[in-house]
Amino acid sequence: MKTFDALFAELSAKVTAGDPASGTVTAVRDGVHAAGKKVVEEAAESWMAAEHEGPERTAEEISQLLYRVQVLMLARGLTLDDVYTHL
Ligand SMILES: N=c1c2ncn([C@@H]3O[C@H](COP(=O)(O)OP(=O)(O)OP(=O)(O)O)[C@@H](O)[C@H]3O)c2ncn1[C@@H]1O[C@H](COP(=O)(O)O)[C@@H](O)[C@H]1O
Repeated sequence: MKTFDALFAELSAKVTAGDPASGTVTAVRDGVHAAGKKVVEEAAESWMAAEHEGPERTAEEISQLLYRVQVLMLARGLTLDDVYTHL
């Protein structure tokens, strides 16, 4: 099972390598504005799923939200430590 840290390491490597098959590379190249909009979209879908759908659907939406947060971090040049220092 993939963890938040493991996913970030995977995505960072793909971005550094410029992997042409990676949707993440494209998403990061699209920039902070587009990445931020996806975070808001998945946050709203997570909220709606939590209110109106089952736990499995909610977990799926939250996984997409976590992914989109990582894309935003990469687009903005942030590391996990940059964020964890505030936890
Ligand atoms: N966890 C994710 C992940 N979650 C979402 N997505 C992308 O986001 C898309 C879904 O977003 P949409 O806005 O289309 O979703 P939606 O219309 O809101 O759909 P629902 O929320 O209704 O399901 C998917 O088709 C993927 O392109 C993800 N893409 C990649 N990952 C992880 O990132 C890794 C690297 O991916 P690549 O960079 O593509 O190699 C993968 O192995 C996965 O582990």
